[in-house]
Amino acid sequence: MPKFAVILAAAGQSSRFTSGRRKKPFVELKGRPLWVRCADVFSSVDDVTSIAITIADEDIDWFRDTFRANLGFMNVEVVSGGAERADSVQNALAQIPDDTDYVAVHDAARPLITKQWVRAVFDEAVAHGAAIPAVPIAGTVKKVDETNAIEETVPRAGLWEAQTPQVFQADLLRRAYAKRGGFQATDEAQLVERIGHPVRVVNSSPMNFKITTSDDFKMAEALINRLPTEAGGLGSLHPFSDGPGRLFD
Ligand SMILES: Nc1ccn([C@@H]2O[C@H](COP(=O)(O)OP(=O)(O)OP(=O)(O)O)[C@@H](O)[C@H]2O)c(=O)n1
Ligand SMILES: C[C@](O)(CO)[C@H](O)COP(=O)(O)O
Repeated sequence: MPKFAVILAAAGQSSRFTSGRRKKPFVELKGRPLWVRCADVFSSVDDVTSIAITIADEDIDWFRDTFRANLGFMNVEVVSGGAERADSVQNALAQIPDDTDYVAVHDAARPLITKQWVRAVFDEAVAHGAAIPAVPIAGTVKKVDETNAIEETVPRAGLWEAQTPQVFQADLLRRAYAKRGGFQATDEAQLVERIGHPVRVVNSSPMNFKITTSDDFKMAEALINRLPTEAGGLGSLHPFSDGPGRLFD
């Protein structure tokens, strides 16, 4: 069975998230912090053999103290974050176990990920070396200038929004990061694309959205609170199938 190392990215500043005093990975969604929800899902996947989480330097002591029990129970390593997301992931990548076959990078700010969705992306990565979940852009896309005037309507055909977990053969991701230089990629796939390796897209669900603003958090709360039980709710959805409607059948 291949060994998967998981990197949870949680070292951002949450500057676009304005509710409360905590940074978003540490905020509780129905009683459980976002990062714990993510780590729980990955630790329930059989072939996950290590989990690391990136934490901003100024939060590391507080994080270790506050979440000592969760870290110990799920055997999660804490890694110092960097200025940008790619810097954080690069730090964590340098510390994954040598015998890792695949690396999965997940935003701690995507708490609605499920075991089934993880499995679908893992399987695609094993088949093709590199895979990410993504959703086709559904709306009409406008390019807008700084005065809020529309410059053009961008054809949406072929445009997809990338999500996480993004999963790669470990050596492939190491090579991609080795060639990164100072380039600030906003996801791993971009770095792998840059070294010429194809990345497969798994048709995902809009429910695996990233909590960026406080409104996103309210949407996550609304979804979670509609579920009869969490174990039989989100977790029981077929991966990447019917979108949000399926939740309320
Ligand atoms: N230097 C950074 C920046 C981001 N992240 C993590 O990457 C994920 C996706 O990033 P984003 O949603 O942009 O988070 P922030 O950078 O915190 O958001 P903002 O830009 O609003 O400050 C988050 O879980 C965030 O904690 C990270 O580990 N290290
Ligand atoms: C990695 C990512 O979640 C893919 O959608 C995203 O690019 C990171 O978020 P950011 O807000 O662009 O930093």
